[in-house]
Amino acid sequence: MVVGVLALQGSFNEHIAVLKRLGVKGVEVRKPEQLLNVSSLIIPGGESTTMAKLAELHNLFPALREFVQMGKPVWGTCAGLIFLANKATGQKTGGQKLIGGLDCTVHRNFFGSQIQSFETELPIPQVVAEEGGPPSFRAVFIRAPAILDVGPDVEVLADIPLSAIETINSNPAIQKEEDSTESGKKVIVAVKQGNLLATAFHPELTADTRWHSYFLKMVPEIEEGTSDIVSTSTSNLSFGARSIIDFPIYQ
Ligand SMILES: NC(=O)CC[C@H](N)C(=O)O
Repeated sequence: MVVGVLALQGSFNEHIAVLKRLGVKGVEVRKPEQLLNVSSLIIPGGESTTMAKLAELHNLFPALREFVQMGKPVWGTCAGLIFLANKATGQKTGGQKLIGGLDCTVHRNFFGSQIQSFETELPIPQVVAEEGGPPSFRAVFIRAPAILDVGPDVEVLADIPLSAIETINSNPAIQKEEDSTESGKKVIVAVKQGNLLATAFHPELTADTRWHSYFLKMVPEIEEGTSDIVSTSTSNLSFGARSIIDFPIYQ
């Protein structure tokens, strides 16, 4: 079995490259029938409105929803998180279609516009408990969403104190949202709910493969066949020579 990566738009190549480094085959998924050949799915970051329009065009929504409901492992990163959420706020006029399944409300552009993108050291205790490595993860937030509230079955894997964001990202919109976040002074940026994993940031753009290894452990076929997967947690490598501005501008 191979891992499918939704390849309509966004950073699907980067996800496939990380899977390859871990010895796992990632295949591009663009058509409903291709979901029959994969055991799990990664929905990359990009632009969720565009992704939704393309998914509609390719008649992917029924198959994607069925895939989620069948309990197959699905990981949404950034726009992929928005896609998986039951409810999204801050959408473009007319809204956008979501796959749903993840019991949460997500704010589409919580951290502001493209220029308010940032990197931060994010504590990830549950992932460290499974994967080892440094206590934090160099998380890349590109015009990122955040989770405003979660249902009872959702496990929070990472959050950020709003005070910390204010110092790295002086976006007045964040102050306004503070009152409406149930988590008080923190905002949620990574969650797990059964077969679903979601991160508001982009692990596929860093050298630290712990999130990919963590996800692969949710895929039974892969866990049985590749017990030798070793995550590399050289989080300082982050972008290497690249930086956020080298990546495409998402509208
Ligand atoms: N880097 C990203 O995936 C950005 C997602 C973007 N906020 C959206 O609405 O789709």
